[in-house]
Amino acid sequence: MRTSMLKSIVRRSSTAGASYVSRRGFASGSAPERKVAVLGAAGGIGQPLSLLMKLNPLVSSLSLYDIAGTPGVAADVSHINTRSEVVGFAGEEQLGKALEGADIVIIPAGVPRKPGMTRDDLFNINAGIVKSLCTAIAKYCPNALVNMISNPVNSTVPIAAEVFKKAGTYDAKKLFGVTMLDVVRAKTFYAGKAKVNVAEVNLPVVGGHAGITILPLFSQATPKANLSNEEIVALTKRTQDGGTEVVEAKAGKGSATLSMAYAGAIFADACLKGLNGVPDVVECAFVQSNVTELPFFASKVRLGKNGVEEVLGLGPLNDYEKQGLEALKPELLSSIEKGIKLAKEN
Ligand SMILES: NC(=O)c1ccc[n+]([C@@H]2O[C@H](COP(=O)([O-])OP(=O)(O)OC[C@H]3O[C@@H](n4cnc5c(N)ncnc54)[C@H](O)[C@@H]3O)[C@@H](O)[C@H]2O)c1
Ligand SMILES: O=C(O)C[C@H](O)C(=O)O
Repeated sequence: MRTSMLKSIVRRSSTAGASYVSRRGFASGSAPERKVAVLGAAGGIGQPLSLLMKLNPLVSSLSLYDIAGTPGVAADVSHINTRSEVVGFAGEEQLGKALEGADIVIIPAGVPRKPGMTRDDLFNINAGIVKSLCTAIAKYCPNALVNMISNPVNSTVPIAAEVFKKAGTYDAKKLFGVTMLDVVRAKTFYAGKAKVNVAEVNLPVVGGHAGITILPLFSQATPKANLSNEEIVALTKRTQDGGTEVVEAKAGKGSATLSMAYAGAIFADACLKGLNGVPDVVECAFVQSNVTELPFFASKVRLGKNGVEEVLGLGPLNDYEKQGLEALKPELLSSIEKGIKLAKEN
């Protein structure tokens, strides 16, 4: 379904926005105006993500912000003959203009890991970046949906929530940690092992976005396959270590950028569909949650006109998944609390 979505974006975009009609449920030319802002748009994720958002016919205005380098990225992307108008903004003094009127803000701003680092090692620098960007979001587009990509997601989402609470703009329905790449990976790895068509694979990944806090629920995967316990354990571990696999392969040149851009574009597309009233849009994301005793948790979420329409439960877990769930809670809680503490202190 995901691959076909991207193909359909590309196919429709090739006719310059004229044929986005039937699958989206809008009469020709009547898709609502939607502004999407990408913060960190000149980076490794930001550039391909900006390209993919330019290909999305649901976007009418694409705002590309970074501390530097965005005029070039925006000029380049703007020549693509699709619906959206593209404007680049560089430097803090242009951040307000970049955000004004945004329906969705996607944040891939911040430093990536190098081999040997955990995502938590990025906390000190990325927490400050996320805090200042969220302060600006609260001021210039308080109603926007925020798609947080910057790591450590387990802490940056709680930081964002605290910043919005302080500003009096917090709406739990509008804040998402993007965990879509875990789902993308789990689907790919499962399809390879189960020898099923990857385009048909569906499964939830719950918890958080770091190491053992990433919990793929292969017992709920469809199409069903008869995999051994050893195979499921190996698939789980590979999904949990997927980011590290890329960091090591890139050998000091950063972390996942292309697959993340794909995952970020898929998730933003789901948010846009929800905003536009398309029914039954369900994806996994790290959100404020009552599904467990933890204040934030990734699970399936139904997206709608206001963002989160419903946080869905975990469904039936087998014993291995139940163990994984209990094992992840202390680490996830401590990352959440670390984010909240930092945001409250400063
Ligand atoms: N959620 C996920 O699944 C996931 C996946 C991959 C990477 N990430 C994270 O995404 C982040 C970005 O990764 P990348 O590979 O694109 O890094 P990158 O270094 O290539 O790009 C980051 C960009 O952010 C910009 N930036 C820095 N401070 C900024 C600020 N204050 N305002 C606006 N832009 C700012 C930089 O100028 C740069 O262009 C990292 O924290 C990484 O760990 C998350
Ligand atoms: O692993 C990283 O540091 C980047 C990202 O979180 C990923 O899962 O690829």
